[in-house]
Amino acid sequence: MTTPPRRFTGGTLVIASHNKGKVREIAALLGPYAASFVSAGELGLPEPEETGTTFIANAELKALAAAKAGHVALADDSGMVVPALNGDPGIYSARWAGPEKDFQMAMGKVEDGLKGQTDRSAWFVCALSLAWPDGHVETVEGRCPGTLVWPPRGAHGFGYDPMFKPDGHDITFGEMDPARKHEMSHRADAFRQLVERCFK
Ligand SMILES: O=c1nc[nH]c2c1ncn2[C@H]1C[C@H](O)[C@@H](COP(=O)(O)OP(=O)(O)OP(=O)(O)O)O1
Ligand SMILES: [Mg+2]
Repeated sequence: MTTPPRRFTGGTLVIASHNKGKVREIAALLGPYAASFVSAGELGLPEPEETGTTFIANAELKALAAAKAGHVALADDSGMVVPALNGDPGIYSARWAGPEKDFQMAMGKVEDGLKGQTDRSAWFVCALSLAWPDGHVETVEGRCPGTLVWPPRGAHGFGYDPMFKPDGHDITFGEMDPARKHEMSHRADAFRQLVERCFK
């Protein structure tokens, strides 16, 4: 017998992220399901060290750390996996941009690594974890496959979006209207699963 997933029954939801681009996307995706939310940054919650070795482990530790403040918390751990770089930057996607969060530089590092490689495929991963103050967690993982282009194109989105062209499309996430990114992104894929599990 498997236990059924725990559901979110209302109240304030904490978005356990310090990344403004992500908080904006999560708020848009979550709009219909949670009446009020507040970000970890707004609450002044500390940014836990991401010591996990998987997206799921890091999403869970961020959600559990935020839920200690007393509200259900939702964390997102995400990144871009590049097979030709042996899976990098992967869970280190934020760290590749350094303390200045310089994604021009991080994208340049990815492109340097691809020199002489023919495989320019990549995929984004998004692990979403919903944690309760009693330590219960529900976690899902979404994906979005694509190809890396150079030079980067477009000013929408955040992070590696300007160099990522999702499969089946001719424009990058950086060039794409946010509403369209939300129809096909790794974050949207994970959200669909989480909504099915915990918000219906
Ligand atoms: O849709 C995306 N479009 C472009 N780049 C993306 C996306 N999704 C994740 N990424 C890259 C950049 C981000 O900085 C990193 C996540 O790292 P990750 O540790 O999960 O987030 P973070 O440190 O920026 O904020 P926080 O941990 O407070 O939620 O992967
Ligand atoms: Mg982080």
